[in-house]
Amino acid sequence: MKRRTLFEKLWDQHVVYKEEGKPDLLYIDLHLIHEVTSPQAFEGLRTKNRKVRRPDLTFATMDHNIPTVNRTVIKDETARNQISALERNCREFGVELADMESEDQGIVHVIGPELGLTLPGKTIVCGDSHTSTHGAFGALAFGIGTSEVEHVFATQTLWQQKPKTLNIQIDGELGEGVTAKDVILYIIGKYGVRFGTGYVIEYSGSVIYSLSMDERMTICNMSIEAGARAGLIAPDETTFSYIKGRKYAPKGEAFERAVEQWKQLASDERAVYDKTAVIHGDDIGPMITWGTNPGMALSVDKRVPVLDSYLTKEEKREAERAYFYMDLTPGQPLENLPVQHVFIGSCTNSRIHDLREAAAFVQGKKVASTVRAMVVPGSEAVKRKAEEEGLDAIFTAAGFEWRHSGCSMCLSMNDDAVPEGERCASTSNRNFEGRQGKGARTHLVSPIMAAAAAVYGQFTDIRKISDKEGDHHASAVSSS
Ligand SMILES: CC(C)[C@H](C(=O)O)[C@@H](O)C(=O)O
Ligand code: SF4
Repeated sequence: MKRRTLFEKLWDQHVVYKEEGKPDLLYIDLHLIHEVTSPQAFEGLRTKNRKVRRPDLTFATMDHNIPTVNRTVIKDETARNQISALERNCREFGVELADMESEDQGIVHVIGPELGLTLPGKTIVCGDSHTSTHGAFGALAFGIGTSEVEHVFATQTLWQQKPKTLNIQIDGELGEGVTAKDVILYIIGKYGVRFGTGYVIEYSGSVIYSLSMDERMTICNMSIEAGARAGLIAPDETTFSYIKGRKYAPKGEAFERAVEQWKQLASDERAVYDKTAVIHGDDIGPMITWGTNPGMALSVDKRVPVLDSYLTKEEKREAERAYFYMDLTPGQPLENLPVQHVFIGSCTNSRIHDLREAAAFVQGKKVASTVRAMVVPGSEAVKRKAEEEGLDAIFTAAGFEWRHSGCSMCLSMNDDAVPEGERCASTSNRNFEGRQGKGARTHLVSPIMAAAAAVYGQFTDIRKISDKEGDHHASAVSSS
């Protein structure tokens, strides 16, 4: 029998209709929805007098627009309308909703895994580009547009052109202070934001398999920023033990049976990918983006690149625009660049592992007087867990704001924004112009790098701090 990759197995298991020269029709096992991309889709159903075909395979949360301080005051009218539309639509169409009062509420890509809705072998879609996050479980998960949301509502299926396969193998180990966020920023920095276009990326190699689920999700989350349709990691014991006992996960014997099936999903030995890349863990440093797309990323000890290193005309133009927007000069060091805002949050880096890493660094230190820093947990469950562990106390004692969960300053659809011209160290996934507010300057970093920026008021190479402060930092990180 033909040797197949993880992706090919997932695809084959879900094709329900196939015709030469046309996209395939895929069955969808889980449809996640949020307030921003669902209203028109529901409206479409209503006009056509159709139902949600499988409300039991559909799950809703509110995350993008909602306040992270006082949940009851929503100043923005669009936000208010989208939130009340979601409540109305879920009631009318019988879809379960984690609303702002729910203990299950959180960013859609954080709660899916947390609730055990995200499972290996599933096809998962959501009207949201970072649906790629769920691929960390060996699920085929990708973002869809609003008209596709309506199609999935009505039919529980989706037309899809079969993507190609790309294996990125990360060998060796990661150095001290280097995290999953740095791995994915390194990949996008090295290969660019179009490298994955038309592909589903499978991440493999010793670095990947040594990571926790929280860290694997960080990597798959940003697959879309490399241009890919989805990201995947083969499920293993780490995956199975994460899932065991979660609210909607199979229980008892059903769980054991499921694990046996999930074990079959890994790519067959010597299965062939359309494209491959190999990188080494020790080549990766603590990363920071200097420009206005996630590919404009470098190790923090490097300097803003000079134009000569840019090949195409278009890239030159993009870089020039980025220098201007970011107020940086080619050749300028990234270390010691002052920041005024620090945001620890978003579906990339707001899970318990991220908060533990940041808190371990922050413990006993203070946020610089020139910085406004906030932690926005990815879900109410992450928030409760962090509070149980005393992380909130560490953050607030240092001068961080401690918020309710939501997308928040990742894209500033609520009240949390970076003022024009100011710089933010952000653990999110996009540094586009205006992303965190009009004229705001975003630098993407890992949670520990963000924590260090908060304390020092400037970007700092975390490896040098560990040297200065002895073993304190290294031991705090490895214990989490
Ligand atoms: C609002 C939503 C459609 C959007 C996305 O698709 O990713 C958002 O989540 C983002 O991160 O930019
Ligand atoms: S946290 Fe940011 S990237 Fe993630 S879904 Fe929300 S807005 Fe999109």
